[in-house]
Amino acid sequence: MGSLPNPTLPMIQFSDQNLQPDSNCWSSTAKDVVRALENYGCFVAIYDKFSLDMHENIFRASEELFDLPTDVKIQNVSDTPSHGYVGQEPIIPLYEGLGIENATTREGVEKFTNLLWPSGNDRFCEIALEYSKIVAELDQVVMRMLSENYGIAESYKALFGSTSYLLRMIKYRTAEKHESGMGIIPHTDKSFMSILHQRRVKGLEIKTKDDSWIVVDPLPSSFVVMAGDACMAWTNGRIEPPKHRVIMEGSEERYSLGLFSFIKDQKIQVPEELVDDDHPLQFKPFDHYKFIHFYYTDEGKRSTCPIKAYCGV
Ligand SMILES: O=C(O)CCC(=O)C(=O)O
Ligand SMILES: [Fe+2]
Repeated sequence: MGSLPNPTLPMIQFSDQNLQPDSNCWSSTAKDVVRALENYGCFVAIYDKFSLDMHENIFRASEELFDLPTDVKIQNVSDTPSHGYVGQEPIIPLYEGLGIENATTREGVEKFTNLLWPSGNDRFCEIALEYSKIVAELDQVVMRMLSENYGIAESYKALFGSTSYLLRMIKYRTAEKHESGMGIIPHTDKSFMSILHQRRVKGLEIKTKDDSWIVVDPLPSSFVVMAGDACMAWTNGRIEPPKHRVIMEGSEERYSLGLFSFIKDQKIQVPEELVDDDHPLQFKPFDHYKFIHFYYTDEGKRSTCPIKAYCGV
């Protein structure tokens, strides 16, 4: 008996052709995006605009960052839980992450760079800013495709002006003999959308609706575009964020990156176009950052679906 092939995620290419909003390609790609998000909560984007040079530069910059002493890295604190330095956590001992808030703005990246390298590091600053901007463009294309397809482009336009991006650089050390290889425990993201990118060492796994885990292969031009909890509320439950985890195997440490979108200074509410007799309202308007704070309370951590617990109708 032959074994079944390993399941894979839908793969969608983003090239010069389908990035033109009025082209036929744009609308067929948009349909693929919506279908993938509805079925899997995520997909693999092959992003032609992202070069191998950028891939190598950003991961070299990340290595340089993690090579700094821990007492320097822990200075990266944030008012928002998990947006600053996270490391040496007993339940995820292999994991270390550093968040750069407002990563698509020069002020955001400069503030982070100057904190970590008081005598400056222009190269890091330029590379992190370039990376965040180019990956944020992919997020904006996906969001535009999604919102046009659902007939809620106006609602997205209103949110777009309030979107802020967090770039998180992540390193997983290898597991010692007595440790499990759990790099990050199964979770859904608290973001609106997340775009994940990995170097060489695989480890990211995504749970499907039929409860199997898909391993995502690392490729220099591929990104996982994934819905977060806030997107589920905005789409009135049409798109569900997928559970995902990282399993560390082998003898090589793993570097990955996440660009996460969040909505600031404006409540997220379900557009009225997505509410009707067949789709009754499921979520009340909510503040995205207050939701993140809620998630880190005992009640938030205990709940099986934090966004429903926070603002479900
Ligand atoms: O390291 C990865 O590939 C995934 C990281 C992740 O899931 C997260 O930061 O929320
Ligand atoms: Fe995640």
